Amino acid sequence: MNALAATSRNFKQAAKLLGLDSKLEKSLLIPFREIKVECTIPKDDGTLASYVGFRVQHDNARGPMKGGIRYHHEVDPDEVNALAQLMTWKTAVANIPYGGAKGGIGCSPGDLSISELERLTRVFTQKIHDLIGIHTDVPAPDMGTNAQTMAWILDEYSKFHGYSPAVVTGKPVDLGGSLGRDAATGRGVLFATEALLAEHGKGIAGQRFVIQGFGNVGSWAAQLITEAGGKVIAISDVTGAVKNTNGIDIAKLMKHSAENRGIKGFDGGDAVDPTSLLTEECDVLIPAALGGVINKDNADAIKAKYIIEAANHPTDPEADEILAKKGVLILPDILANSGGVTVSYFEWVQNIQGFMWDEEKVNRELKTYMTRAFRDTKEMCRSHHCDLRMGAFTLGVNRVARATVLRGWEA
Ligand SMILES: NC(=O)C1=CN([C@@H]2O[C@H](COP(=O)(O)OP(=O)(O)OC[C@H]3O[C@@H](n4cnc5c(N)ncnc54)[C@H](O)[C@@H]3O)[C@@H](O)[C@H]2O)C=CC1
Ligand SMILES: O=C(O)CCC(=O)C(=O)O
Repeated sequence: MNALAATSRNFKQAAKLLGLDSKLEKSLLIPFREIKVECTIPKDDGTLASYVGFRVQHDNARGPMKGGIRYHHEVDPDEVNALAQLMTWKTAVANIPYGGAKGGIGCSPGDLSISELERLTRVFTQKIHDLIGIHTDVPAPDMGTNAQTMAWILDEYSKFHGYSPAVVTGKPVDLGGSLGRDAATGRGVLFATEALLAEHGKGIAGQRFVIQGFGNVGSWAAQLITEAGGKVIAISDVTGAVKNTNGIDIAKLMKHSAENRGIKGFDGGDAVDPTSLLTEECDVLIPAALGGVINKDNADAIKAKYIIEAANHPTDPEADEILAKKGVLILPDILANSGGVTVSYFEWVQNIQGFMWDEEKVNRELKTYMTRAFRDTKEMCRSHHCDLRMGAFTLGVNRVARATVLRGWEA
């Protein structure tokens, strides 16, 4: 199912459970602003190349819009729209004072040189600089982008508006980035998983994990889960997949991946078919790459007892229904991966205050926010007799609806 159709379907189900007025429901669904720009850059060989960039600003009832920028060849307006909407509900679930936005450029970052990526990022920033800002819309990294991308945006934006570190988060620590932001999404995944397993009398130690994706989120999740005593038995990325039922040596895999631009060729386990990774025998499955990967075609074959959605919208609504019948518990994206945007909020607060926190404080506050978001979600599950996805959606949508009504925007 198309990402926008899937996200909107979940939203409408939550709006129904909350009994939202139909006019309010419609206004919450329609994005505040959709931006589409053409970015033309000279390539290193002197030829010109054009890319299409998007920024969808979904909602700002609770504060400045917030969300990552993705560089990927499959970026399209509907997907960016869905991801922006998810950010609105996610920041509300985390109870941080933001709305939601997302951006992307349709490109294959692995095929561009560093200087081409820099030129593309700077041209994109020139096209959108007057529509983003510290109190309007604050970008961050997502798939295919990183702290360096944020540094280029910060520098280009600052040429127009004066030095403005708080205009982006997830930037290098040397430019005012927060300690702990790099690991934050993976660390939040660990905290959320701990909270879910604890409800069933279990801990991370002794559980078998399978992870799809070994980028920022997947690699940090793998490292932190291993440190906590979990056994990561299979991992994939875009280059391949590896399995070792005794537990993969994550530090060794990190080194291999950095030196070889991916997992392929790693000798610390058996190479397996990446397409069968999601259906491997395990306790906890963590999709940490693309959207829509768990769908009606593979849901029935999934053997995990728990799915922790580190990626955004990895599970289609049809798969949700199949997995619910099988008794698989799903911790939804807008809760499970909210650690990234939560530490982005801490970074923004530090920049505005001009006062840096130590890493221990960042991680401690992150745990408090993740635990509270889990507890609030469970409370909504109890009062609306629903699963964790609807618990998180009703929590987020209700907070945004209340802010919308209080601001007098519902008419
Ligand atoms: N970076 C962040 O702070 C946050 C990221 N997310 C979500 O987490 C997911 C991953 O994001 P990042 O780790 O930041 O991206 P990244 O660009 O650092 O890493 C992406 C990983 O996915 C792998 N991948 C791509 N296509 C694949 C395929 N077909 N099969 C298996 N692996 C594949 C890549 O090889 C890479 O290892 C995305 O859905 C993103 O929206 C969610 C919240 C915050
Ligand atoms: O850190 C942020 O502001 C946003 C991260 C993001 O794009 C996401 O949570 O999906």
